[in-house]
Amino acid sequence: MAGNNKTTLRTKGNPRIALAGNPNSGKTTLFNAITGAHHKVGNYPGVTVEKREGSRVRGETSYHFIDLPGIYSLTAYSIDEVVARDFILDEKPDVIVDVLDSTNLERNLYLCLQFQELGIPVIGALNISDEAESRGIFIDDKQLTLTLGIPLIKTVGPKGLGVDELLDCIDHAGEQAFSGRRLNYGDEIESQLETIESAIAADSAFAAKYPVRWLAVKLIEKDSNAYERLQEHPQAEKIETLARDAVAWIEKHFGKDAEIIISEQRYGYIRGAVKESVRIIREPDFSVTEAVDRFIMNRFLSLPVFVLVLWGVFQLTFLLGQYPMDWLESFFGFLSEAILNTMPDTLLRSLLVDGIIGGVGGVLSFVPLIVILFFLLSILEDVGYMSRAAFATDKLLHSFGLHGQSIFPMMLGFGCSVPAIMASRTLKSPRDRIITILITPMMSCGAKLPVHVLLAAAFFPANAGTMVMFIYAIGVILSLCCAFILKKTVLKGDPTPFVMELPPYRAPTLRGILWHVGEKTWLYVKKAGTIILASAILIWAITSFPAYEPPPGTSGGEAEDSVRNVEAALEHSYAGQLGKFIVPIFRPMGFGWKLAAASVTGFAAKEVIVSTLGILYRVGTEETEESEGLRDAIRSDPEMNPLAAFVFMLFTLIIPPCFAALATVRAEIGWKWLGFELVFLLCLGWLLCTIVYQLGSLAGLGALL
Ligand SMILES: Nc1nc2c(ncn2[C@@H]2O[C@H](COP(=O)(O)OP(=O)(O)OP(=O)(O)O)[C@@H](O)[C@H]2O)c(=O)[nH]1
Ligand SMILES: [Mg+2]
Repeated sequence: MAGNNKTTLRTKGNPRIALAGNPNSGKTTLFNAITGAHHKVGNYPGVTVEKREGSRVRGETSYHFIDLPGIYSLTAYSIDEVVARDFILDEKPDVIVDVLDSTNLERNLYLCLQFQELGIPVIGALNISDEAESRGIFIDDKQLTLTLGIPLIKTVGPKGLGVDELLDCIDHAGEQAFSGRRLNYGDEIESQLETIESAIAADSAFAAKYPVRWLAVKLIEKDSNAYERLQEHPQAEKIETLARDAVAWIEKHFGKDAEIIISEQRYGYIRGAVKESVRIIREPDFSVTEAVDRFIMNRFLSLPVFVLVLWGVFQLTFLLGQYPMDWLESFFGFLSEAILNTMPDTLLRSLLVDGIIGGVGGVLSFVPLIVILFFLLSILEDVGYMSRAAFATDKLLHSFGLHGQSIFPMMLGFGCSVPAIMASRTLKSPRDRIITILITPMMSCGAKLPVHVLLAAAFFPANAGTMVMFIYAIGVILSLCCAFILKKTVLKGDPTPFVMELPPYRAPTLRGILWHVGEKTWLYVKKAGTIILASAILIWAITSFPAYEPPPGTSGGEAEDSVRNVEAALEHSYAGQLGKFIVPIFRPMGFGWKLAAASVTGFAAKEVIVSTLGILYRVGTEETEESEGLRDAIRSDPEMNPLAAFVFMLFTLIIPPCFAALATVRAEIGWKWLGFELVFLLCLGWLLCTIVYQLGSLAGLGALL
């Protein structure tokens, strides 16, 4: 057992240290401070949903740290909790650093007691100690160390305070005796535990694999996973009978559920320990969190406030993004013109201007918008608004058969579907989780935003912002309706109850936000320089070949002839032929062949839609009016009208997300659901868009809008 091992970790090579603890206690912040990583931190429970690894070298020791998702107990319900529990049980780290939220010590120590039953050295990091102190909570760490029998270090994650002491402590973790310091559940329960423990310990191979004490307690707690693990024991049946008899005896004796008795014993012990070592020097005079929550968490106001917050985020994105976006557009316009004026009319010039600048430049112009959107969404996450949003929308989501927690993936979906889909791991019911994953792509992501902005600006210049917001709102309403339908048909079941803590409001850490936004922007730019560049070149090539010979007498230089020739050349090209081949499927939605082609190329990544439109509408513009904007070019397409533009935005919103998001859907819920999602979204997109276009045309909206 670890307690008998007197070698220090420094001599043991590369120790593996798990950072575990309650959700939102600051594990990732501490992990980042120790290892220099920049993983996502947020002020709500469930930010980390998979384990992350990193290392720190000090002297000759390389410390291998593992940041785990937050858990309240070693009995796991949701997938992120299972990840944390399984890592601790199956991979057996050398040390567990239990990251404790000092402002919530009683609840956090509940898990700590369970860690102590594992026979692995435990160190407590009294994190968020700054906030505790400013709230007048003083923790006597020396006294608490004596009571709990584990070393405790005060830390402040964002400032990296206490990290060195923590590493020193890890060095000496192997020197302590742990077997004796465990909670005594009282004579009656202990005698039952003893019988079970000795029966489990009879098989030494099994006992080496699973901590005997922990398993015995979990069997009394009726943890189904513990019973599953017990099946590996050669005497599983006998021990299971022993455990069930013990549970029956305890429940009869105490007149309560065995799990409740165990948790009461733990809390009783914790209360005693906290009473001895925590002093609340003064009540805080004024709590910002309470004052703000009294207003925005008001029963009547919370939902309108939520809508207002989201509306504010998008309005601010457009308002602030407009200027730099225009500058970038002008810059690319200038660049095209410079090339047109200096280079001879060759294929290379066409590739540069029409293919690369028209395709990639169009996508890059939207970078400011993406930066601002991610920045604002990150602030909401960091300030602590996400949990409030979950409360505000809980009732509404419930009426659509969704779980209150589904709001996290949905809101993250406004940024990028990939992390949003992963975030649904925190949902406990598999059904709720599958539904949430299936509807998340309908939340319009950052990559779809450029498409909406482009078309809204081209066809609804007076109300572009409102139009984009309208599309976002349709995404939300559609996803709720789809959740409702799924819940009533393929995924029947009642929503599980919703319990969540509200973290205090915290000032966002600018460094963290900038890093996160910088990373997302870099990914966007990188995508523009790789996938989008490659597809732009490909699309340019299929729009430029085979070469087109204008009929004699029409190449005299007349502007009208020239436009006609360019159009004819496009239609003659492979892209044109392909577009015309597939256009019958898209016609009912009001799309011409160019929109049809852009919809298809958008399958890989939504940004490609903008670059395809950029190429299809820019090809040859140098021969007509000088550097006509893409917006104007689309608007002057005789096949386009405002209704078709609106339907195209709707179609982009609904059709399956990019390959990366689809791969995440597959990884999370498998091929079957991926297939379902693809068919579902394609059929829904086509049907709905056809209905809207046909009805809109009947009502004469095409011309009116
Ligand atoms: N004041 C203060 N805030 C902290 C401290 N450590 C973390 N935080 C904040 O607490 C919040 C949660 O931090 P995370 O590191 O994401 O917490 P986590 O334990 O990894 O959370 P999950 O991954 O959701 O389980 C963030 O807003 C952090 O900025 C601390 O020592 N002091
Ligand atoms: Mg985390």
